[in-house]
Amino acid sequence: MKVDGKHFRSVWRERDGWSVGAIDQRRLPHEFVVARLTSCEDAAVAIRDMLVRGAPLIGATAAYGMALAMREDASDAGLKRAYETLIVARPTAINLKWALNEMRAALAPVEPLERAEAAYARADEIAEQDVEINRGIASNGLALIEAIAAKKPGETVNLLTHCNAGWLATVDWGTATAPIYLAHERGIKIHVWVDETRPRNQGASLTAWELGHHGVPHTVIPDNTGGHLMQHGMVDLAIVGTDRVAANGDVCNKIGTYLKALAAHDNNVPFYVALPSPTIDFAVSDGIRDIPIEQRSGTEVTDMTGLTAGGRLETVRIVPEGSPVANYAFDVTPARLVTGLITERGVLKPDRASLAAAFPERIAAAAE
Ligand SMILES: CSC[C@@H](O)[C@@H](O)C(=O)COP(=O)(O)O
Repeated sequence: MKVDGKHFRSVWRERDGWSVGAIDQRRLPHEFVVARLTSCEDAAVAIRDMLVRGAPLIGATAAYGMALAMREDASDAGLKRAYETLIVARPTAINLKWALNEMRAALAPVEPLERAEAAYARADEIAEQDVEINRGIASNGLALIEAIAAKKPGETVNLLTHCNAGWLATVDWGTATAPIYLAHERGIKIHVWVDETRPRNQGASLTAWELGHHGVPHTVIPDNTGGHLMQHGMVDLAIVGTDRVAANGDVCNKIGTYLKALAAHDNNVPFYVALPSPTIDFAVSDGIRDIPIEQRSGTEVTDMTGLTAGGRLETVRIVPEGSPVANYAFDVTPARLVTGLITERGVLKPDRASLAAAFPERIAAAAE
């Protein structure tokens, strides 16, 4: 998608053919900085420290991390070490494990001398595949927006999204934002309510930034606003992303998603989840019981960073010294609150049978 009129992806292979470029998302929206990753350790740190974040992007970055590792040590021991270094970088987004398993399966049968080349080729494919999948999500989700637009001719379709499931969270297009960008491109009048998404503010800092750069009308709202808007008919459709979908259709996403789904349910607002198939974890049968929820540093809750009037970046404390804080990064929305799952293979019912029927090859792989 576009930044100041220029097309960017969130991660890419640099012109030198081996190092990896990525937008440093910790600096947005105030500074646009590109980081250069040159080792497996760089990739692991980029994921752990949230220089890159968002489930599909974490997966793609880990794939490039494996490729960087193969330049350093392409032996069987090197492959194992790279896998073990990257897999622990973050716990909740299943795309990390999916991408590493794909890389390991591609590299294990290859001679060590040829592994680096094979690794870059597979990592490039994983990145391209992410973009293709998101294009599929875009056209399948567009139909939902078009249906609403047809019911209110001439009026604006109001969407609500939580966190950042935009192009910055993927390689390009985004998941929740893919249908939004396509609808905008097709000239449908849309407006997006953007939840700020405390404590890291991915909505306020990232979603608002990318929608703004792409010219999509949007309004940033405090996290607690969605219910009020829904009660007053100001939201036609909610679309969120996800970090892991269980085999039963339960959806793990950024903390606060569950509350939005409850409010949507109470107000008959359709609540959709956009997901690429690598985000489905068929090995997890029950999402609420079994998806590990990342707990992050308390400083994300106690401190806030922003620009001063003088244009200086400053961090301030907003919680009394000594008050304990809790920081669960994700929650799980039960499938019963989800209207549908927008995938690259169509809009599915959020249940075991529909997921299994749409992705039979993934069921077989999970059983191996
Ligand atoms: C497309 S990823 C799903 C998102 O909605 C979301 O939860 C997310 O951005 C991931 O969280 P993050 O903690 O920023 O890595």
